[in-house]
Amino acid sequence: MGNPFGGMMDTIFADKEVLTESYQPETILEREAEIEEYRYALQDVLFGREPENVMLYGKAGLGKTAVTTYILEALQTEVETRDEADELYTHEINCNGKTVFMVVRQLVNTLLPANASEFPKRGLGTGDAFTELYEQLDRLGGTHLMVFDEIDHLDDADTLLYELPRARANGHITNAQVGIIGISNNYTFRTSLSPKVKDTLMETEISFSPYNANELGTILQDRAEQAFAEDACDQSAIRRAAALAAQDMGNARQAIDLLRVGGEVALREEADCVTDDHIGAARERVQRGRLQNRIREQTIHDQYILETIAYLEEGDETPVRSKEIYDLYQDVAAECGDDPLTTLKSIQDHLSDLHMLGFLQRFERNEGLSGGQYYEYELDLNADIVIETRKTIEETRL
Ligand SMILES: Nc1ncnc2c1ncn2[C@@H]1O[C@H](COP(=O)(O)OP(=O)(O)OP(=O)(O)O)[C@@H](O)[C@H]1O
Repeated sequence: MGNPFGGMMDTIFADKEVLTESYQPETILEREAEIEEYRYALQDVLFGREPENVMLYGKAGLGKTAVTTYILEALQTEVETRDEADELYTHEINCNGKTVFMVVRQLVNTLLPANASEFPKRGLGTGDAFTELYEQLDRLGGTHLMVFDEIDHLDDADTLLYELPRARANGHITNAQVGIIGISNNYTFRTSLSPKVKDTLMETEISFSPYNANELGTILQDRAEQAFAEDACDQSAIRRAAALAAQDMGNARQAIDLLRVGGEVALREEADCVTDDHIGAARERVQRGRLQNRIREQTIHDQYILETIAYLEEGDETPVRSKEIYDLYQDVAAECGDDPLTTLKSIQDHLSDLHMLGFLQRFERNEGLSGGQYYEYELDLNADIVIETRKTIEETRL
């Protein structure tokens, strides 16, 4: 047999990396108003003054990170041309799963001289970490913009947001300036802060709203021109990807993913160019992938229950009562070599959880005095996907 890769050609993509998450676009489109507010908030850096603090709000994929990277790079370029501006340092930290101590320690470690040993993980407290941070900031001087992504996930954002912005006013640092940029998916983050932080932070708030289909179309057009070979992507494919993502959450990441996966489908089919049908197929693949991940995240007994209802659905036996689900579930679990849960009540609890999580639809039946009240269930997702996912999970289980 010849080399399986021999003769493979890519006539669709010219530069596929442009459609990946790690790619930073040279131009940010459709965010002029947000960039303008950002520019205004940070302009003091150019004149050697402390900038305003900034809080960015918006759901996933709306350009908060892309706009921040773009604006900080532009600011750095401009600072380098101006004598009156201090040296600019930018620090980016994701706060998810971190304590204030961990965040401050991470900042300290990025500021320490190359030959110094790291700030200890244990033995010292948050106050010590702040003291070291102030010392390092003063040693270096300049302006430090600190970007805290997912700041709403920080266990004690109050302490961080009370301490840092006031460090200079409180005399902890004299030689450096600090600006805070917080990024949050949660619009109510501000209301969770203590009144004293709210009063002192004095931040500029920039909120990112979902993109509409036209805006996503402009973003995708720009990417498609760079990513695809000449004439390898139909205009209708771009419009379809933009429309589908706009209908969903207005998320640019999702729109770009659809275009990339659409390109992959076209390549696999050895088509000349990406069409709107390829985008439709891409959406199904992306949705399938997402659903499969959600199924995998459930406990094994929840998965058996879903699999059981999928079989019942295939035999046109749904909606179905918990008792019937329980009977077949026992076979499904045993078939997979597991001891089934032994009471109907425990199955009913699982059914109720799966309904709450959106996997199942539930119908209340009332048969008056004689039959009483009970529930019937059916899948709220595609039975094929459940069976297919379960099959792959079982195949890879030890
Ligand atoms: N206005 C835009 N112009 C060009 N590309 C954009 C724009 N907005 C978003 N993107 C692209 O969409 C993807 C998602 O954007 P980004 O990571 O900035 O979203 P985010 O709001 O920070 O989301 P998350 O909260 O999930 O991190 C990135 O690949 C980014 O380059």
